[in-house]
Amino acid sequence: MVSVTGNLAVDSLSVRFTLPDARVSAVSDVSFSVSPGECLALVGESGCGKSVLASALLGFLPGNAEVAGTAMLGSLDLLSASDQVLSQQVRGRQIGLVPQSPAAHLTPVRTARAQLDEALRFLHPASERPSADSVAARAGLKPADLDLYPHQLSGGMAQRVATALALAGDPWLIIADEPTTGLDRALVDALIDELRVLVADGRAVLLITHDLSAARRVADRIAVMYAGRFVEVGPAEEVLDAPRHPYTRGLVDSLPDRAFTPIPGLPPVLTDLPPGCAFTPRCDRVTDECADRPQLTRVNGHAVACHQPC
Ligand SMILES: Nc1ncnc2c1ncn2[C@@H]1O[C@H](COP(=O)(O)OP(=O)(O)OP(=O)(O)O)[C@@H](O)[C@H]1O
Ligand code: NI
Repeated sequence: MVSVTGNLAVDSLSVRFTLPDARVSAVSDVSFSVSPGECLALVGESGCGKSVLASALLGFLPGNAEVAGTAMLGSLDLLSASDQVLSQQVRGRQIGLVPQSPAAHLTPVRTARAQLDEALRFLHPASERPSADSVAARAGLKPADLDLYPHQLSGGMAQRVATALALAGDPWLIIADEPTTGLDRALVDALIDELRVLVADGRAVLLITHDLSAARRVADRIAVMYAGRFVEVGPAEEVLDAPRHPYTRGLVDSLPDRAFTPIPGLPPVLTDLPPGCAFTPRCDRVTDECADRPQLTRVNGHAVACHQPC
């Protein structure tokens, strides 16, 4: 087991972007916590705010973003912490990020080993520094793999190098943003096993994914996000086997091994959200009540924001 001390408690997190002619409500009033030894999966269609949420926690938002709420890592609020504190105390050391499109985050002219060595030098004093090979092994890489340049890495290998970089500082929380995208089935299986080992070791994983079957295989809990809000949160099996929000039911029914019926319509534009439930235009259970936004209401650890839950 790794020695972990963390706990992340996010309360009422909202992120807005100001554009010259509009405001984008990318994340609205999101609350959750993650503890060592558990995996929380964040699922939802493209553009619902998953990556923005991850960026907010690590202070990676652009200058036109406005953030509200708190994200407490112990006694430190990540949302108000300075870039210096985030860089010296949080990024890589407490929270490791495996970014969406990892290949784009690797420096093209340097080998994977050079990049991992640099991260290890930054994150550990010489006397306590693990070897690059040992960190790479935890991400499923062989020593020879580290001697490749980014353009020589397949999608799966780039994913593993990004995972090794995220693990370099021995963080207790790993945020993996769409890690299964573009991987074939065998690589997805291997990645899932690696994520499970991280959780079994006592780390926490925040898994951001479109892939409900991957979420089912690793996550303890699932949070379903729609138009920047959490609409359902609960134990993974309950959320997937007995979804209560019509949107979650739609996601489950669109899986190839289920009804294979896509949800009609498209997600809303986040500049122009209705005051009531944002899923109304795509929902088959709408009533007059839906003009008022439903609160996320918890019953026995399973929360849903819907006036007419399934
Ligand atoms: N810098 C920015 N300025 C304005 N809008 C932004 C900015 N960054 C992201 N957005 C918008 O915020 C919304 C959420 O984006 P985000 O990348 O979090 O989606 P996502 O759920 O991660 O989607 P995907 O599954 O495609 O990765 C989108 O509508 C996106 O266009
Ligand atoms: Ni994303």
